[in-house]
Amino acid sequence: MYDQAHRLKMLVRQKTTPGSRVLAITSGKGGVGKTSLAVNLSILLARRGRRVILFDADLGLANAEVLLGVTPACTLFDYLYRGRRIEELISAGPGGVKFISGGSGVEELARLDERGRARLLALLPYLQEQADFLLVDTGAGIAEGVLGFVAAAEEVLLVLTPEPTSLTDAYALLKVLHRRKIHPRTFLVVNRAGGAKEAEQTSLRLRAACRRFLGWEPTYLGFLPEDRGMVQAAKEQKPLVLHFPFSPAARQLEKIADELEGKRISGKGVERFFHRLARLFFG
Ligand SMILES: Nc1ncnc2c1ncn2[C@@H]1O[C@H](COP(=O)(O)OP(=O)(O)OP(=O)(O)O)[C@@H](O)[C@H]1O
Repeated sequence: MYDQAHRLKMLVRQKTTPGSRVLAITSGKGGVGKTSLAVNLSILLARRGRRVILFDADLGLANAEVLLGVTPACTLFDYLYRGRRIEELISAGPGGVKFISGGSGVEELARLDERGRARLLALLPYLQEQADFLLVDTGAGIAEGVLGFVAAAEEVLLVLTPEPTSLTDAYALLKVLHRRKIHPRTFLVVNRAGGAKEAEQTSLRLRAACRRFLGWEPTYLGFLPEDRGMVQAAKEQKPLVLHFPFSPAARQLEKIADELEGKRISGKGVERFFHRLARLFFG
């Protein structure tokens, strides 16, 4: 165990790409638009010249690859245990985005054997070299698999909708993180809002509850309006920002990408993400 941790430290010291950021995109409740945000944001960041890798760590359905319209040659599981190469693990998506399908490999992270750990660690230098942004599309809710990724990421985009159940579940997720003393930099994105006002009110409600009961609050980042283009684009397996770049939701996505780019952080995201994943998943 010590050897693994030591090797990891050495690896991360060898090379650190300045500016690498890891964002976990998560939600309290399922179906609120997490994957739609992850896919479209990836493309917008890539368009701005950022090297983006989108990692689908959602154990449920592999929605990100459907929305991106890519067919990965293999999943994280195949890479970890079936000897597939890094080049096979990383698929090329639209707009220059690179894509990693977690598949059942995500579940395996909690019980990796020596070989699996070594394979996971071997990914780190590649990601450090190749990614300015690693976007992790997590599952929804407070299952351990989800919390692990949220806890490991330096920044979190928490997606919610104005629906009361979504708000309650988002609060439940933040409460669990707070109890575990996990405080990543957390940004709120309100999806499927009737407009800016409704989105701000939704965010205010959640932030007020956090301030009052947790003594801490996330930052409001932006919103996406309810947009039929989103459903249409999904049906055609084309990301909204490529298919309907001037639609209302695509315009707001541009603003969210601007906001995110404006928020500079330490730039050790990938390195820290791996350190924390290693600690959380294998001690
Ligand atoms: N702003 C929007 N306007 C209209 N429809 C939307 C919007 N955002 C997402 N949708 C639709 O909502 C559905 C769920 O979106 P998505 O798959 O992104 O959610 P999710 O949170 O990733 O779901 P899961 O929890 O299953 O992973 C999709 O059909 C998507 O097209």
